[in-house]
Amino acid sequence: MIVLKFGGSSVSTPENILKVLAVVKSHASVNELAVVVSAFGGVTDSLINTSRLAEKGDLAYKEELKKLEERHLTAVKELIHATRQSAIIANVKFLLNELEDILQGVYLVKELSLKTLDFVSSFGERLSSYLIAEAFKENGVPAFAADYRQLIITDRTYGNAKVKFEVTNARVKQYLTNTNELPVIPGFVGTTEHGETTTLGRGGSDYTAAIVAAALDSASLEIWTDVNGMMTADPRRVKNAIPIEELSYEEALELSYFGAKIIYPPTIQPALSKKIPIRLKNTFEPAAPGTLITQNPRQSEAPVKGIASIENIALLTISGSGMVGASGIAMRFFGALANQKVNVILITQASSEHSITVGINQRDATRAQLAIEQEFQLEIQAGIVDKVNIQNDLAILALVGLNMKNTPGIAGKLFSSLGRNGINIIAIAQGTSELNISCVIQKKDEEKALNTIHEAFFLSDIKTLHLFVVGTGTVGATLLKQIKNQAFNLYKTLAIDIKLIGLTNSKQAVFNEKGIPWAQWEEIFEQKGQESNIEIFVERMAELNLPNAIFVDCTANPDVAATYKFLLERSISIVTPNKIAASSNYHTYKELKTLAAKRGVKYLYETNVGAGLPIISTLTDLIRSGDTVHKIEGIFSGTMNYLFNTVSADKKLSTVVQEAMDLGYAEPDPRIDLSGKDVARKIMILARETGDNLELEDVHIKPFLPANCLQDSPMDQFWQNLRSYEDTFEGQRAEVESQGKGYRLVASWEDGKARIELREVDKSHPFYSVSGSDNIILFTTERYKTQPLIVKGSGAGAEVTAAGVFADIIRIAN
Ligand SMILES: NC(=O)C1=CN([C@@H]2O[C@H](COP(=O)(O)OP(=O)(O)OC[C@H]3O[C@@H](n4cnc5c(N)ncnc54)[C@H](O)[C@@H]3O)[C@@H](O)[C@H]2O)C=CC1
Ligand SMILES: N[C@@H](CC=O)C(=O)O
Repeated sequence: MIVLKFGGSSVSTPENILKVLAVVKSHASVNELAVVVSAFGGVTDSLINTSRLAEKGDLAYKEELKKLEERHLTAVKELIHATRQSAIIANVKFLLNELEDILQGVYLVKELSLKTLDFVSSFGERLSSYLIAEAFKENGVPAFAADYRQLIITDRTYGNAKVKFEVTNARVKQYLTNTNELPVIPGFVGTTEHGETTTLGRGGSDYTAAIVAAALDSASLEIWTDVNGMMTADPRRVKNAIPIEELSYEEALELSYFGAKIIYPPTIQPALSKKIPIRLKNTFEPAAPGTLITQNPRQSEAPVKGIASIENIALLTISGSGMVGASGIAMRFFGALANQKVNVILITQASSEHSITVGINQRDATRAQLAIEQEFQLEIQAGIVDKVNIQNDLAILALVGLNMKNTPGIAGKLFSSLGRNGINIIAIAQGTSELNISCVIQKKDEEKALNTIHEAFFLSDIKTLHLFVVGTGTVGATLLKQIKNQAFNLYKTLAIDIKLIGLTNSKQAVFNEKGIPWAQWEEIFEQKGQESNIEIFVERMAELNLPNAIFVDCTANPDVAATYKFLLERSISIVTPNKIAASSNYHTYKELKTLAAKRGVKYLYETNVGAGLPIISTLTDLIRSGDTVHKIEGIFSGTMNYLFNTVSADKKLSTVVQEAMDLGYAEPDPRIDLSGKDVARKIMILARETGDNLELEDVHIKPFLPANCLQDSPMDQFWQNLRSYEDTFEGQRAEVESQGKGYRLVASWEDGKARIELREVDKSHPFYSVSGSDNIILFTTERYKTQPLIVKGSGAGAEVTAAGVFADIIRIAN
């Protein structure tokens, strides 16, 4: 015998019922089957709501009843041939009239006992089993709707009745053996020995199926739902969740207990007692293998089989010196909870015995607190036990897998992956069986934690990065274009999945938690962008609370740079070409770096110096490997180098500055380049990387333009002033050129002093040949004493800068 159970989603529409029929028919011998069904999807909830309306004296209950009637009668019309309809409709109406009478009674007395609610709820399965049996008959499968009163016998705990197994097993055997027709059994419903209707708790249809399977010593129990088996995590919250092929009963029990809703936890026990294999299958994808639950599952390499979570948890702690060494404390503590029927989900106790902490459902917290404080009243009065401490709004995460036993490093990996994503662990519990490691976290972090852990344990080969890009100008737009072109290759070759979650500029922002498609980011930004500012953007980003989140600042804006601290505090990595933060006061620079290290995230700004050239990384590699830096010197400005390489008698200063802007070399405000401030920032950042606590004022700058070209004035005024000066400049430049020399803006740092000056270099000088917008940086160190280490190449421009930002992003994934 094989018992098949179909849940509410599998029988929610006539079309789905025909799929159920196909599954039944796909079995070798229909005679060897028993089918257990739930109510049509949503009907149990609807029955409960209807009862509550009637209880409140709200006549709207009649409307609800009408809808239920229509739904079932429609099913008759769609599933049954016209010739048989009237008899079946009469039977359905008979049942519905009985239901109406009861609800009328509830409405009149305005009272709804648990007993009545159980009776009302039973109609969902009674109706569905009847109609499904008739649909089977209609399609050539001899079937009958089993009478629930002949099957599962329970006590009188209405709403969650306890099964009396001895009598139930005997009845099930007697009623279901020696029948030539396929029994269609209403799940969830039971009856007392006195014939009162009870229910087995929500999800109880699975339980019914397991009880029937165990009573009949079935060869297997198949639970048919709308998902491809037990998943590695809840697929609604972890979209990369995958089905688990095989599980042991214990693993399945742990996962279902900790929230994997595909199977009702009590279902496992009857199957386990008779070693009946349970298959979890998908009615809508019957060919998918699903999950097999057995005594000795084929074990995969992975130590962790699945991750589950329970939300709305409260932690309740009792502590005090009076607990140390005192016997019977735990017994009294748990006894008080048991008396109040408070279910304890997790327990941890300090080895000093100074405190006991339990995780319980938040709705039980106050009741539990009162019960415990009453139990320990005398100790609390004497001051040797503290009042109960309650922490609300928590969630429990559980990692489950038999192979975790004796596999070192599981807890370490769990804690470090949560820590890196800024998720604080409030309590931990691990049984000696090592089947389950549980930890308590804030409820707001639950989804992020599930995704983080899932990635760490199941998708270690695929790393998902969640990008929040600020700035869609020269660098930002080029970066987005580069990622768009490379995203697929990165996924294929490096298993890095880069998702663009948020995008903003100075005017508008757009978000998509699932990822803004790379191919359409421009249209989406244009069409769906909403007015925003950096504060709103950053708040929303923090609210989303995604793992592996990276903030990419492609602006030159101080307000954006001012958000870094907030972001790092929330364990969000930062990648930026914006030099403002790293070149602001030394305290801020140091604070951000320390904060990033403390939070285990990255603050990367390689492009702050030399755009895409590996300057900062080269310097830090030298230092980390024990070298001592004596001097840094070079050409650090692409704009200025381009300018000195391009200005001529025919191409004046203002024309070339405009060109440098158009080519994407210059800062959004070109005076930052022309004044030497941009170079000052760069040399200072490098000096700081060596450990020097230089401030911007300490950098000696000798400007080459008159003050009126550099002052803070409207741009029109700037251009006018520049044009008035350009002939003078051209005269000086031509003079230098006539001596076989050229201008270069050189920055240097040595002995703790940084300076920026315009130098005239002749053709023999290595700086003379630095062409176009290139940069050259020379590091003179203890190891590179006679011949400095030189980095040279394109030092400005959208493509190279964006590539450098992109490389920093990938560095985070690695
Ligand atoms: N162009 C280059 O060769 C290099 C540039 N950089 C740096 O890259 C950064 C970006 O430069 P570009 O792309 O040339 O600038 P850009 O002026 O072309 O673009 C700046 C973007 O930032 C946005 N923005 C400004 N304020 C904002 C705010 N408060 N909130 C949100 N968005 C805001 C603007 O709307 C614009 O989309 C600058 O910090 C620059 O120093 C660094 C290395 C090389
Ligand atoms: N404006 C800068 C760009 C890079 O930082 C430059 O010209 O070098």
